[in-house]
Amino acid sequence: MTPRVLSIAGTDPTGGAGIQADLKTIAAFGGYGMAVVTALVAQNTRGVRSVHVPPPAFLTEQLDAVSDDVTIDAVKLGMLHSPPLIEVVMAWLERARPPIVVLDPVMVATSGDRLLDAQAELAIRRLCERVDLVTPNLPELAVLVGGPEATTWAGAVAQARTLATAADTVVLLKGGHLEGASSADAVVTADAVLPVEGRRVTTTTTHGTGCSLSSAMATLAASGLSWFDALGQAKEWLTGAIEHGAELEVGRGNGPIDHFHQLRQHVPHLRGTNSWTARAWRDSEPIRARVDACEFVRRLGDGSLEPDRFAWYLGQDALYLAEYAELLAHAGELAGTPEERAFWEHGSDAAVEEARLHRTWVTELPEPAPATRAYLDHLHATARRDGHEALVAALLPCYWLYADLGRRLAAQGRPGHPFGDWLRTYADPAFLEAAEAARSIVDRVADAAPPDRRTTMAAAFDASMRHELAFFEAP
Ligand SMILES: Nc1ncnc2c1ncn2[C@@H]1O[C@H](COP(=O)(O)OP(=O)(O)O)[C@@H](O)[C@H]1O
Ligand SMILES: Cc1ncc(COP(=O)(O)OP(=O)(O)O)c(N)n1
Repeated sequence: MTPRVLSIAGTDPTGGAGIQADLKTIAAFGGYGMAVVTALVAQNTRGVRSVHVPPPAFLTEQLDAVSDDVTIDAVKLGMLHSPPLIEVVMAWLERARPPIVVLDPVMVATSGDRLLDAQAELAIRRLCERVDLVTPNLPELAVLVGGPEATTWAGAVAQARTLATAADTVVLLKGGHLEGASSADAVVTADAVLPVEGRRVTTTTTHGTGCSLSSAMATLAASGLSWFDALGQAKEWLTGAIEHGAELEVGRGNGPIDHFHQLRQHVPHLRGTNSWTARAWRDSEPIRARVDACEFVRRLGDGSLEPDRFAWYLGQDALYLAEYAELLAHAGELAGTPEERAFWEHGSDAAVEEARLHRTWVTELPEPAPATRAYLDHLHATARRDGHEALVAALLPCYWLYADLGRRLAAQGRPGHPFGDWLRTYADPAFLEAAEAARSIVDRVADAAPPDRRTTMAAAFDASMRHELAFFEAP
């Protein structure tokens, strides 16, 4: 069943926090999102400008309009602004009795702007007693237990236990405001603490993390998960969403997270625009410009290249492809899935065949030129030293650069072009498809890799690009 989840919260017209973030999160977890607006907030990634609060009676009307018609599987409460609105929500909870209620006791935005009247804090404490899960950040937790803001994990856990006991509820303790390499959270009850580890991302795109986490918890709980299992899933997703936030390029302050970072890879017209490989490709632009400009490539394209230079190149390429095929087979051995293994194995067979064809065009195989040897040594060293992720990143430029060049140079392939056959091989739809599939694999590998591994992948990709350039400059 699709969980029907209602967010009762304020707005963020830039889409990063509040109701907009809640609806995106609910959708990202496969739920059906609904929204009742408590307050209209003129805010952006830099801060809050003003707040407009419709009359409490209108909040009642919105709430009843939903519950009179729709079965609600879970409710997430966000910005409730002031005592009159909190009273309306409490009365409605009594009437509608939704099975799961998660309260994000929103008080102050990251920008420092107040989103809750100071006199509403008592009402929020009372509300904590009526909900199934409370998700305060550390400043909010301190207000709820009437203590100083915790600066250590142990201090935060103690406060979360105090709140869980006093309100007889479950507390999701969020460690985002602590310092250190990890950003752990925990499910805390009066007598248990269940931590969930998470790595801290160095970024400023954290706007709306609290809103999103609480909506994810509501949706996952409505799907039947325990609080602990829900937190494990929500945190993994949230960390990825934080990591991909900067790619959205939204706003000049604390930008939003990317709620749909997992989905984006499957949207055909968007596929890859924000992916790891797309960034690596963009970063390699200066090298690719030099490949395009190099004499060998230009004259290969316009057909004016001397035949003996082309033959020399083919001989080197035959040497390269023979060992490249071995490295593709090795990537197959390291592959994480049967599909990936099959892809690299097929690529290896194709490279063996390509090397054989090249050899038929040259009278005898030459010694490897320094550029050929250096490129192959780099690939072997990457395989030996840096493992699967870096190896597939290092293997990708050969696919991608040739597909790109083949497609563009083949456009110049008039009838009788002396290198027309060669150009058409790399513009062949099957080769372009293989290059696209290699990209998708590398993106999947990069998405699953921790940040330090991705850095190693980027270095491996960049080095291969430079070796490709040297290879084209050698003849
Ligand atoms: N830089 C970060 N890297 C990874 N996770 C983070 C980071 N900042 C916050 N989080 C996570 O985002 C969620 C919200 O955390 P927090 O910042 O404490 O709350 P709020 O957004 O309500 O102020 C928590 O799961 C926290 O661990
Ligand atoms: C309307 C609205 N609700 C809540 C917040 C605070 O969101 P949060 O997830 O805590 O993220 P930050 O804004 O603190 O980064 C908000 N800004 N607006």
